[in-house]
Amino acid sequence: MAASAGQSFTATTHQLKGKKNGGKGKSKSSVKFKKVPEEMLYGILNEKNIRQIQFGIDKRFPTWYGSAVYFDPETKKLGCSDSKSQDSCGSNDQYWLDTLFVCEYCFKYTDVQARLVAHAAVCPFQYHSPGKIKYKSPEYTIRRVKGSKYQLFCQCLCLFTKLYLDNKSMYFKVDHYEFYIVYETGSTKPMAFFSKDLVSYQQNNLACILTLPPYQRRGLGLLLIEFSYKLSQLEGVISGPEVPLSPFGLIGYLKYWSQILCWHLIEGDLACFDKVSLDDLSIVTGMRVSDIILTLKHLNCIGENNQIYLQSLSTWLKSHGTKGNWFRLQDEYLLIDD
Ligand SMILES: CC(=O)SCCNC(=O)CCNC(=O)[C@H](O)C(C)(C)COP(=O)(O)OP(=O)(O)OC[C@H]1O[C@@H](n2cnc3c(N)ncnc32)[C@H](O)[C@@H]1OP(=O)(O)O
Repeated sequence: MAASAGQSFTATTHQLKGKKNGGKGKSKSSVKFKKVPEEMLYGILNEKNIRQIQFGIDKRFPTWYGSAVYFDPETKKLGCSDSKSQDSCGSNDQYWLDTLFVCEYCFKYTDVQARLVAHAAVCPFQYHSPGKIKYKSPEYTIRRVKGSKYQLFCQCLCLFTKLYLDNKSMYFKVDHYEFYIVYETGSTKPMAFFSKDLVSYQQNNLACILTLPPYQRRGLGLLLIEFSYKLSQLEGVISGPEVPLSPFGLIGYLKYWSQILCWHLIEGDLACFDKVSLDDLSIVTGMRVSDIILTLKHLNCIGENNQIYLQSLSTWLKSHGTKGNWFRLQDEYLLIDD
């Protein structure tokens, strides 16, 4: 936490690790914790328990899902809260907290508006974003932030993500992940990110993706998905996202996969072939064969014996035209040297 922002601004890394067992599974730690239901350890709740987020000084938006991980499981008070500060919600109220105040630079949080205001004046990440630049176009910059180096930042980002994603478990062991975060070039406000396992036995190129609510529907999800495939193709692996996908994740991926397949089959390197196999497609796109089949079925472009109907693809393209903007990433702005 920012030392000058006051001890109670947010949970520390140590508190988060202790409370959350340092990650997944059962702890063999000698530290004793009160017994809490397992689902609480992963933040799983069936209903929303925080009504809204105040994000930075001037943005407010509702949460989508509940999460227990911000709270002490017994008192339902924010983990970092002193007992007097939290808005008391009536006992009949579903909300444990009305408004969570979150720093839009570093994702530290509090239940007291004045503390957010005080923190906003000194948050170091408003001057210097964490991590190393991996892509920089005049429009967008993507930075790689290692979980092992920026533990608290990444943990706070994961906590925040849980409020907008209910089908993934929360993991506090961020050391084994790296986070790719997109900013407007010249700005230090994170807009969207994806996490990636350092070692993925399923060869996933993306573990979890989130576009922060104020920045959704601007193409940032597709930009990051394209970037995740760029990384795995440079590693020389056929890859894809960790499953299951959320409903919005599936819509986004189907859009990206449809465009990429259309480009390769209609405009790109496979356009001159009469017959194309699923393996050919997998090699040129870096996509898994299972994702290719799912997409071609979605486009109604695949028949028995996995025959691909190019005519149907052209029809899909006419109605969902990309207006020539096939790709969002521009290779000349990539800075991937390690
Ligand atoms: C492996 C996984 O992590 S799965 C989990 C995915 N993450 C989540 O569900 C977290 C909450 N959701 C999100 O953060 C976002 O909705 C994301 C990341 C899925 C998409 O991010 P965005 O930046 O909004 O996506 P983007 O602007 O690139 O839109 C891509 C396409 O997805 C579809 N889409 C995205 N949001 C919506 C929506 N609210 N309603 C309908 N279609 C949508 C559209 O087809 C859109 O293209 P269009 O705007 O040209 O029509």
